Amino acid sequence: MVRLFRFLKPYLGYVSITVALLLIQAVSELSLPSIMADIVDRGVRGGIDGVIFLSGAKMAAMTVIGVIASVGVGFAASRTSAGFTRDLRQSLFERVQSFSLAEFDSLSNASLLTRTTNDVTHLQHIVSMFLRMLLFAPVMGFGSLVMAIRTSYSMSWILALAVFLVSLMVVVMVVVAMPRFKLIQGLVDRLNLIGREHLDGIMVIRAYGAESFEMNRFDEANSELTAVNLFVNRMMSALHPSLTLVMNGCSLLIVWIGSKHVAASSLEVGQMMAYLQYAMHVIMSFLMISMMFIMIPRAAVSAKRISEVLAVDPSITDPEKPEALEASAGSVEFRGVSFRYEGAEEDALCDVSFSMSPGETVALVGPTGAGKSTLANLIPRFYDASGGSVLVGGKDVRALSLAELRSRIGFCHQKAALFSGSIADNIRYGNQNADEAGIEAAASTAQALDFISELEGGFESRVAEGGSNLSGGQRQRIAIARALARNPDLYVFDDSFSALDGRTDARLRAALKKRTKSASVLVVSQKIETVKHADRIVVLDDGRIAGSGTHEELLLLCPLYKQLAESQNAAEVRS
Ligand SMILES: Nc1ncnc2c1ncn2[C@@H]1O[C@H](COP(=O)(O)OP(=O)(O)OP(=O)(O)O)[C@@H](O)[C@H]1O
Repeated sequence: MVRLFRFLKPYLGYVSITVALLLIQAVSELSLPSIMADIVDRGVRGGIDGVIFLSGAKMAAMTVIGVIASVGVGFAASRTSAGFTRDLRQSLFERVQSFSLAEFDSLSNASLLTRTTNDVTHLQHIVSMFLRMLLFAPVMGFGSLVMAIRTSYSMSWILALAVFLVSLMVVVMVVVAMPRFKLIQGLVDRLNLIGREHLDGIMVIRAYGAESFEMNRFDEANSELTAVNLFVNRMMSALHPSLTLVMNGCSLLIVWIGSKHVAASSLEVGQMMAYLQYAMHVIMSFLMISMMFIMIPRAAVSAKRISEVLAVDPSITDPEKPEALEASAGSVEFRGVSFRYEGAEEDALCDVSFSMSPGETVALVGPTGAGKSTLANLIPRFYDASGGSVLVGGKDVRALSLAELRSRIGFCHQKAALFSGSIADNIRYGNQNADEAGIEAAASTAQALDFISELEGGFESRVAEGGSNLSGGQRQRIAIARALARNPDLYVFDDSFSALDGRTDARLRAALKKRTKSASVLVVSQKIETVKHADRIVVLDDGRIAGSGTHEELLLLCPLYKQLAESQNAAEVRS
């Protein structure tokens, strides 16, 4: 938690203003009961009108000062807490941006979202509350205690009794409710995870009629969270009437014992009234301090979850002295590359070696789970190889700056992720400097021009969140155009043609060949039809290279390739 204090640094000016205003507010509030005592004892009972007017004016002035200070505290504390959380969210976002896929694998996306939203908002409330209470409560508590003892020493035991009872309530609260506080955040994570999976997989859920299963799953997580929240809130709501009971009991005792003192002329009525108010301030301040102690562990849970994200050192970073790439750097070489996912028992890639030169189209084919996407992900350093090395433009990718390396690659993912915005925006994502002609040319090569021109808004047509208003094949073509708009030295198409029909696939490959003459192209696919025209085909099986050559050579020499080709032919014949 202490580590997050650095985010308060830029707001120390506002913190100082808050502290100064809090002190003014405390002093003004502390002065009111004794002024009131003066009005009652000397003004009303003593019949001196001047005291009533003068002290009344003093009281009014102190109240106005207190109110102004309190409003100022509100402004300064809100400014500090809002700025603190904005910076914190920004830092979290930047840190998450720098994560490699390995970090995303280890910290779940749902948890990352909760940490960036719920936990940060939770801290915002706490910072704002702390700023208002941290200084105010002790100053008010201590000041009221001194003033109360000065007013009547003999009634101090009533205060001691009240403080003891409030402490008892707080201890019970800490022991019973605290473990639940820690549970809540984890349960919110789970609820978010289920919520996200539900939205992402809504079609599958409907197709399989799994609505009631999902409803139960959500209901279970929701009920668990509700139960814990209810328990905590019940505890909190029990605290309020118990506290009122203690305060009323304390007031009753003060009036009862105080009136005896008044009767014995050892205390004035006004002093008794002032004592009553100071006693209430002491109890309230003590309660505020106790609540802060309750909130600290709660805040610590959120702060720890946020610090965990900020403390993650991205495993993939720029080298200290990055090497520069040649102007054209399309060659790729895998030298004895092995890769194992964190926590996996077996290598996903084992001793993989092959290379491709500028102008060459290499296809990577293999059964599902063979390691094709894993291999493709090593080129832009989404993951780093566990053994061996990957070279781009003759340089080890780990010796290059990530920005430079990735700027040379047009990477098209298996899942064509689109962003909300226009079609042109999505294509321009690959190259911010691309002009209209460049975007149109990329769309034309990607065989997207036909369907885009049929849309009412053309390139300015809106793409819904995740591209949900487009078909799978249309999404893939826009994603391909995005990679093409970049005009890179090296293209990686990771199963990017899977949703295209045979005719479009063939036209796209022909157009690609023309456009990517000097670039190297890696096409990952399971479809023999997509890969068979490549200059070279590398067959991957269970993370190892099972064969390499042209379509014709592999049909003769690689049993796995032959098997894949025959099974797909048979499937085509059947259909
Ligand atoms: N993030 C991950 N964490 C752990 N294991 C993974 C992860 N991603 C993939 N794997 C495992 O690595 C192996 C290779 O997966 P990969 O996705 O590279 O296969 P693929 O050949 O691309 O398959 P497909 O053609 O079905 O997409 C599989 O056994 C898979 O279970």
